[in-house]
Amino acid sequence: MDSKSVEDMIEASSGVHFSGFHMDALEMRNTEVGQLTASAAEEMCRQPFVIGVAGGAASGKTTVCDMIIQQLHDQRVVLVNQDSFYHDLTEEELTRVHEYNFDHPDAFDTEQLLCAMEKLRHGQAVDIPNYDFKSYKNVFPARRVNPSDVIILEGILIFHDPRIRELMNMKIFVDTDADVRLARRIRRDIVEKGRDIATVLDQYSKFVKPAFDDFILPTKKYADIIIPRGGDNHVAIDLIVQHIRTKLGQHDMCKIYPNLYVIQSTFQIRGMHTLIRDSQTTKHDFVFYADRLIRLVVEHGLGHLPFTEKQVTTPTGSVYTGVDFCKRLCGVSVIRSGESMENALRACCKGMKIGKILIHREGDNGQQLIYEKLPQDISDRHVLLLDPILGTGNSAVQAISLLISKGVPESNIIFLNLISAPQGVHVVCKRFPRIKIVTSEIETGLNEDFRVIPGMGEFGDRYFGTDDDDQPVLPPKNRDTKSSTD
Ligand SMILES: Nc1ncnc2c1ncn2[C@@H]1O[C@H](COP(=O)(O)OP(=O)(O)O)[C@@H](O)[C@H]1O
Ligand SMILES: Nc1ccn([C@@H]2O[C@H](COP(=O)(O)O)[C@@H](O)[C@H]2O)c(=O)n1
Ligand SMILES: [Mg+2]
Repeated sequence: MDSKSVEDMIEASSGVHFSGFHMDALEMRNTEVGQLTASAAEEMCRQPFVIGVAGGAASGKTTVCDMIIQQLHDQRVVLVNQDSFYHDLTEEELTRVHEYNFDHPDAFDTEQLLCAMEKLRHGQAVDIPNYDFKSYKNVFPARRVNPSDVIILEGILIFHDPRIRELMNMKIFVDTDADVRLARRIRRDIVEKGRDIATVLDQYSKFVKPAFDDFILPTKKYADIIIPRGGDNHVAIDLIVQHIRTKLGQHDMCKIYPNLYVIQSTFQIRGMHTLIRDSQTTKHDFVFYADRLIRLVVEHGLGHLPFTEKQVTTPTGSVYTGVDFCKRLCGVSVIRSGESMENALRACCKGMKIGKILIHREGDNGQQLIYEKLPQDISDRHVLLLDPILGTGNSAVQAISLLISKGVPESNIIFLNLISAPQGVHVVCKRFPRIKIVTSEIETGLNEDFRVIPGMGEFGDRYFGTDDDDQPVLPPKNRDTKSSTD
């Protein structure tokens, strides 16, 4: 396997700030083409989105984090405060607490913070210390934090250590004027920490302000986003939340394979998948929901075709500037299950030419091309290759190789399917980096029989009603409620 190209892809993906996906290059190198292990595939999906929020003390970091968490209400989010990792003070330090610099990087146990983050990123729960600002000590019990989709790391010096910065997918700096920060700090330290004004001002001039200038402000350059006015800046917070949602919606596989497109998941799409994957679903419902999903994939695939600008005059006499569809295209279905996708393509593109390929599977790896009927001028066309399931990728490689041997440029091929196993995506994208794959869900992997899991069984048999089993007998309740129009 050409490990360099895979590493390059990983490099490229993390370089554009998606270090949230971090399959070790070594692990990838040891993994032969087509044998991406199920655990590696699962690992990909588990990586959380890590956001760092830095800024001066009392700039509004915690307030901004709370607002982000509130708006991401339907995601699993955890907040980790750098404050929790303050070193306990020794008895000697406690006697001279006013001489202690809580704003210096050395005041924090950064190794412990890194260790907790590593665990969370790898799906393990951690106990985060519970720091008490009054006694200057960790007090029990620690806070149990479970792994989540989003981790927000907040603290004055959270961008100081490069190892912590590297964990972050997004870095935010809350930028609030020094006088506002001081005013808020005075109020907070008196009300919440029970301190007097003289002590607060003394600490500020001795430690807080110099540390801000020497250690915190210099880290502003690492930020991707700088929020002036903190929690008052609703526009910035809305944009950040929107961006996080987009990144969470995007499947991690798309971050390594830029030519893989997974259609945006909605509850409707999840619902259709639930039905067609359910072994108890009747043939009628299977066909109905499979057709709906296929139509969505086909429409998405057509969106990747080139277009030319076109102006038309509307019945009101106004000019509408739009686009003209690409005319030189055709479909090619992989017999037999790919034929289930032909109607959707014909419904979208009037008079569409559709070729066919039959590939016979010999054992688990051997593939033999048995039959082909393709348009004569296929080399001049963009090709929509139709096959509902991408499993090992072996049939897809055969089909794409045939199209290329007929003169179709690799970049003119769009492979449409309903579900893709990571192994198949890896094989196809590695061999044909310029084709596009459009799918509606990425699977967990392949089982020992090279079948896609969780999968949906033999698609062709279920769609064309040629499976051996009789139609399932549904319990009365289901019989009443399950219908193609519900
Ligand atoms: N936009 C704001 N307007 C008024 N008070 C604020 C605002 N943002 C934060 N505060 C108050 O200022 C203090 C510090 O805010 P906080 O979010 O805890 O800052 P940080 O976490 O950066 O120290 C808190 O008492 C908070 O209630
Ligand atoms: N025992 C302590 C520990 C820390 N501080 C101050 O807290 C500030 C950091 O917390 P933010 O919520 O403002 O980020 C920092 O400026 C420390 O000086 C403290 O006063 N006492
Ligand atoms: Mg705070």
